[in-house]
Amino acid sequence: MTPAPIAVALDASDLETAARWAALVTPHVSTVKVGLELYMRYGPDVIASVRGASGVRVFLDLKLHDIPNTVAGAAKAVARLRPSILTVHAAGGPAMIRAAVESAPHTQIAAVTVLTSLTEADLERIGIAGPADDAVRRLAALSVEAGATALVCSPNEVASVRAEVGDGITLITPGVRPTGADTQDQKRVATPEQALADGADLLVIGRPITGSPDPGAAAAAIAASLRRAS
Ligand SMILES: O=c1ccn([C@@H]2O[C@H](COP(=O)(O)O)[C@@H](O)[C@H]2O)c(=O)[nH]1
Repeated sequence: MTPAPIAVALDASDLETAARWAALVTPHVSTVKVGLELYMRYGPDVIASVRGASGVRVFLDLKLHDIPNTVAGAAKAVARLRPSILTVHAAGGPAMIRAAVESAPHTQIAAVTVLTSLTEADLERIGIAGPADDAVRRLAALSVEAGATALVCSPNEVASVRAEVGDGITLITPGVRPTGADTQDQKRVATPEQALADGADLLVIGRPITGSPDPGAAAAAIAASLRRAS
């Protein structure tokens, strides 16, 4: 069976747990995601540990955000680990995004538009007035112009981002919660089925899977529900 288009966020505080989760979910999902917590604690070794023998795709979610020269150096440094996807913040601007794209030619650069944990009230407080959708579309367009071939947005904006950037760009949505699941710190959320129906290519799902007593079964259940819905 083809693995579901899900990246499981391995946000564990220790490497053994992350590697165990990765082994349990990889029969069911296409990708595992390494974020700041694991990478800051264990550095580059974490990639090989979670990739394991299965060779699953690894998404390195470092959300780089600095001046272009610094991001170029960081992207080049991690490119040798051959992650499938590396994130940068779209708000770093076009020159920074282009620097990442040019420094990691074998890795897909995904630009994070507006974090899924932010509400429109939060955005207003940081000086971004108006609907989240407008800011997300603006950042999406500039990121693609700068060479990003993937974008991160919430499932609430994925349909309008798809309309803005067309079919050739990979749309990745965190902020995904099965019906009835706790939304925790996520603010702009939708179900896996809705996110996929609205045009997402890859769903990032962490705690609804890793917080389950059986992460493998939780991943398999979401994958089965996506297959039924499609
Ligand atoms: O806008 C964003 C960008 C990245 N993330 C990351 O996705 C996962 C979500 O985990 P859950 O447990 O499913 O909430 C996490 O690693 C974030 O760092 C995001 O949530 N929103």
